[in-house]
Amino acid sequence: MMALEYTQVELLTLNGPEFRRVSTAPPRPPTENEIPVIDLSSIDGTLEERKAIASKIRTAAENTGFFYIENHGISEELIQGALSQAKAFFGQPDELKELASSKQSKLADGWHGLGTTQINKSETLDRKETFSIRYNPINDPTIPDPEKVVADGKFSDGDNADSVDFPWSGTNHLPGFRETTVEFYQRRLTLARKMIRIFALALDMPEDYFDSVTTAPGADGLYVHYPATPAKELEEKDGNLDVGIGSHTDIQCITLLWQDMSGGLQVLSASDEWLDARPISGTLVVNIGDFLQRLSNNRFKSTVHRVYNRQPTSRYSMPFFLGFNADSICKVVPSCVDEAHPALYEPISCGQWHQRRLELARVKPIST
Ligand SMILES: O=C(O)CCC(=O)C(=O)O
Ligand SMILES: [Fe+2]
Repeated sequence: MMALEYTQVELLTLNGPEFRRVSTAPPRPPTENEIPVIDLSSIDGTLEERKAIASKIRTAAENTGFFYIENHGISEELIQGALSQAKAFFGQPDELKELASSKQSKLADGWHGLGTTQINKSETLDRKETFSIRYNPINDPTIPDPEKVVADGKFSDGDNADSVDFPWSGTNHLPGFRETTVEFYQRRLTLARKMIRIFALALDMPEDYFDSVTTAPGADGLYVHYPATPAKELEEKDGNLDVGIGSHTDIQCITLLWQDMSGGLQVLSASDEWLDARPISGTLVVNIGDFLQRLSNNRFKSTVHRVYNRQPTSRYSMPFFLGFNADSICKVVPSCVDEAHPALYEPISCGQWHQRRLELARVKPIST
């Protein structure tokens, strides 16, 4: 076997910028244990059944920090409906996408056009466009009277709030866009809350351990479009294609990702090699973000990943990021601390953490 060669990638991690050794070999398929497929069909069954799922998730979380879930309960019909809406949105001329532009959002929701992000400053601009919505109690199926919560001002970002019509006023010419986008968001919020209960079990805590910090969580639902790479460009640029999304870790707790069959998602293994997190139909990819790694005292891994779209056709993905309530102060989970493993991190709220991480990305650009 040929010896592997390595390069250095500069990354924004939990602890700030950091160099990481990365193999230059093309991504290889993962072994079954590196990115396992975990069956959720008994997630609504007995506690024992959930503990069995938690045990598999614990192993995956301590290893690569990435796994697939099957029988997750979100219907293929809804997923395909959401995908059609994503395609309809991105298929519009820019003037129409501008109507829902993040430039009009105080919270950076809505549309971010091509060439507006660079998640890793030591790589290229990200070759993607996105549409995103965040948590709003109006869309939370667990809140009995959401209109009232909003009217009472019990949930408000104060001066920072967007109008309740944003971004929908800019998409209402797309039939069914809001309804399907919100329904898909709701189903993923429900699934993500079930998953975080499994994560509590995986951390040897009671399953309701995180319930009080997920009542109004930071939770973002995205549509992502990675434009096609024409065959000619692939040939000309070959190894030097722009990234779809550069090497990064996710910021919050858990990510649920639907990806189409294009391929292109790569995950950095514990041995510093890129793994091809190939699409498996009927599954979602789940990975752990920095905040959960922090709360688990580094037991669960927030893993570096990136995307290249090398296809002559568009690639679409639909990630959902779950964090915790913005203001709830969270400390390292007690089961992850003992004399040999003192808490590595101070208590912090997920909102503060998210803010700090974004500021780090903005004010401390990584040198090229
Ligand atoms: O599009 C994908 O497959 C992954 C996207 C991703 O990693 C992200 O948005 O954080
Ligand atoms: Fe990501």
